[in-house]
Amino acid sequence: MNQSKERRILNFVLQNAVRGDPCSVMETIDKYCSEKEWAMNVGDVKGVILDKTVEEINPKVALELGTYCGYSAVRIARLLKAGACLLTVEFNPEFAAIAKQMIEFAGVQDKVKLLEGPSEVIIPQLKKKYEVDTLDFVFVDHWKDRYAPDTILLQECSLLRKGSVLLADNIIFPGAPEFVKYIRNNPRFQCSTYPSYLEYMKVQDAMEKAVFLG
Ligand SMILES: O=C(NC/C=C/[C@H]1O[C@@H](Sc2ccncc2)[C@H](O)[C@@H]1O)c1cc([N+](=O)[O-])cc(O)c1O
Ligand SMILES: [Mg+2]
Repeated sequence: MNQSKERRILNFVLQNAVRGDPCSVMETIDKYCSEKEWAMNVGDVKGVILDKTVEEINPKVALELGTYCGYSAVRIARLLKAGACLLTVEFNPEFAAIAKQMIEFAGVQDKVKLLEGPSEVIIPQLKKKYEVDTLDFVFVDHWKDRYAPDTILLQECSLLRKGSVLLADNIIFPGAPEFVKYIRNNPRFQCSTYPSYLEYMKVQDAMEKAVFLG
């Protein structure tokens, strides 16, 4: 049975990146995906917007929806201070297995908890099962039609507090129109848009930052 693209990306990292060096892992994934096979990692261009947002917030508890190969989990976790953690949610077992190895190779496994299952099941479990009080930061990068329902679910589960920050990928391409409509018309969120480019492509994309006002 031939290998998946995601398995090829992981193998390229295991063979070419420096173990325990998150930047080396990110650079190696970006090199592979810009030179060999495109993949839907947030990438090095939008990744800078993600970095700046994480550094500005300095979250103690962060959530990521859509782990994929673990690129953005490594990107976020490398910036977390001692005692801070990232919970990342992935429902595809193959991707979760690959991401787990990617996170461990990068050496950030002590800061990352990979939760396997769909967001609509995991989010309601965060308080009781995963001992979360509220979330300081949420990176939204999973199925685009889940962005809005999961933002509503986060509120219903009282996981957001005044000042919690959501950052959503792919607002332009592939786009998340229901989410954009929901969040920009919602007086409980202060929104700002960060125009950028689709990972590894000369295609316009953008990220949306939404601060929960409580
Ligand atoms: O489709 C995109 N992303 C969907 C991401 C999906 C990821 O999240 C889960 S779904 C899930 C469901 C429920 N709970 C957790 C994870 C999938 O198994 C995958 O790991 C996408 C597409 C493009 N593009 O150019 O086509 C560019 C991007 O940056 C993208 O993020
Ligand atoms: Mg994306």
